[in-house]
Amino acid sequence: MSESFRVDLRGIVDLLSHHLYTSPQVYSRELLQNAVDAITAVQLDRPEYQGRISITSGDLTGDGSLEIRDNGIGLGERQVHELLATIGRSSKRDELGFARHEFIGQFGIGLLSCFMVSDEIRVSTRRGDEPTVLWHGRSDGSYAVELAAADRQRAEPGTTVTLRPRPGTEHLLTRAAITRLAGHYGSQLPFPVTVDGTELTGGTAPWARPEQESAATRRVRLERYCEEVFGFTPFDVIDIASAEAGLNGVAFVLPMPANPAVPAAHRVYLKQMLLAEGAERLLPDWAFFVRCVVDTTELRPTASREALYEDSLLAATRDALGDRLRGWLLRLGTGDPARLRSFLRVHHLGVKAIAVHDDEMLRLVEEFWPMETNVGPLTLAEFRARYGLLRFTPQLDEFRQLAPVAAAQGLAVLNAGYVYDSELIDRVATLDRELVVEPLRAADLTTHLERLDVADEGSLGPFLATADRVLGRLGCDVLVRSFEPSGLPALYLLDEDTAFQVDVRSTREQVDETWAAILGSFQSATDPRPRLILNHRNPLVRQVLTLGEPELTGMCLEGLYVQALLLGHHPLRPADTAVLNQSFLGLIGRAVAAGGAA
Ligand SMILES: Nc1ncnc2c1ncn2[C@@H]1O[C@H](COP(=O)(O)OP(=O)(O)OP(=O)(O)O)[C@@H](O)[C@H]1O
Repeated sequence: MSESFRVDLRGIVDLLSHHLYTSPQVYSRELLQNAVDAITAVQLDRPEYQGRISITSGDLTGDGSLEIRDNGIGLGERQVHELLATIGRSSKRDELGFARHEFIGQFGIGLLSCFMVSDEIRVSTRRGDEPTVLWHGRSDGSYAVELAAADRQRAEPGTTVTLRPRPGTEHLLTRAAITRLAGHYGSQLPFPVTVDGTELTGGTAPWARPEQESAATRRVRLERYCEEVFGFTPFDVIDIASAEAGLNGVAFVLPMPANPAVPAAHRVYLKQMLLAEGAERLLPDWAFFVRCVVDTTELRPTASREALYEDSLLAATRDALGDRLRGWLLRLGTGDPARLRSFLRVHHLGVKAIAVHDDEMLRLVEEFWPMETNVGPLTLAEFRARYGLLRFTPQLDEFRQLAPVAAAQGLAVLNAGYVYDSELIDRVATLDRELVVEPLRAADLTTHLERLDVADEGSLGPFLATADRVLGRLGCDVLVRSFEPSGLPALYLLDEDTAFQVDVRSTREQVDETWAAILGSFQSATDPRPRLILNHRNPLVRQVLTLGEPELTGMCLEGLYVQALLLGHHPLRPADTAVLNQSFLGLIGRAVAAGGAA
């Protein structure tokens, strides 16, 4: 024997109100959408048909109940039984059960949202010339249907839904509340919507382009809209469209940096009714520098209506809208480079993120984005034109360390330590095989530093012995070279590999045997050490080299070592801090003693 499921309506309404809808206020959206769909159903056969939705608020009805009346297609008696009383049954699907794109609704549950504010829903409806049908549904799951008596026959086809507020929800059905809610969801509808006789519709939609409106007036209108709705004055306003999604809209470019980690939320209208204020995934992830308002006829909402359904059409729309934004950027590059530069100052991260896999964007960045170099800000294109190659440091710390010395050697170097910069340089090189790309590492720089002549080198024996003893304890090698700027006494060179090995070594000393053994497998056999390069051209260093007194020489070396660490923004280990104190106090002691003696 087969039986039918029974449905506990209270349970379903509870489920919807707690898990699907964000607030009981959405009852107004669902009622408006049903009225809009009913009018659309008439317009499918009679496109010129003038729709109308009139709402009577709880203030005017006198008993607090709210009425929403439309002149849409209405329902006959049989349809009332079938559609209003069957949860999940909708007239808006085709024979195969697919949502028909003309309508907003599709799931057959929207009307139930009214049970969040009312224990009973009354519907009076008339289809064509059929008699008016009255339906009365209650939240306990019971309903009644009757044909209306002669004095309650509707004068024209259409539907009126009446809700009587449940105690505690009266405030959602007042004139003030329904004016705000119906205005929020329905103010852009293409036919009149009134509350207690006052029309809420009639303004120009943001995506509209009235023929008589000049470009300048439209721009002012859209800027004002953006200020009101999104809270900022846009850097630029871009029209966006996708024929496939029946989408028209406007993208507003943020005048301030946006957090790329926070998904951009857009205002989406579906057939001119507000669907969601925080719709995500409408644009590609990289387009975090715009906020959009769009109207679409083809994209589908999720059952909650607060988001767009992720399908192949949404994916294609995302690509199409992304192309529009790229086009805008490219046009800015050719038509208004100064403006593109000011855009990049704010949004370079977003654009660089695209450039990593988009050649045209890469060209824009190459040509217009000034990167940090040790000879002042230069674009990649300028750097290349001037020096014939791209020489860069991949790490910010390395750049800080090497930039001044490299500049004094006549070596220009780009700082590629910021997000995406190294990847962009790699890509430029992949696209142009002729281009020489040269990472500058700490170790490379020593080859650019001049060796001393044999006589000078020979006289340094005793000094180097002291230096090895003093700085060897700190795990650092000492070299003497001659380089510019002569004002720089010493340079501490630590490249990435050496830094890693130094880290592994010091961690091994602090952990137990098991971990020490694991870390040991990362340690290289050659045991590279950082180097302190003393500058033979520096007058003070020359004096230190010939001091001849090991204790004073040691203190000077320690002082120079710590100063070089600080200049290169290297962290000080406890041993370094101890050396700083020791040399500093020692040298003061020496100076004071010398002063006293004089
Ligand atoms: N104002 C109206 N005029 C005519 N028919 C209506 C009206 N309101 C509801 N209906 C009928 O009742 C059915 C159920 O409405 P309901 O709002 O529950 O679901 P839906 O609009 O079909 O889908 P969704 O759950 O996505 O909103 C509709 O498919 C429609 O046939």
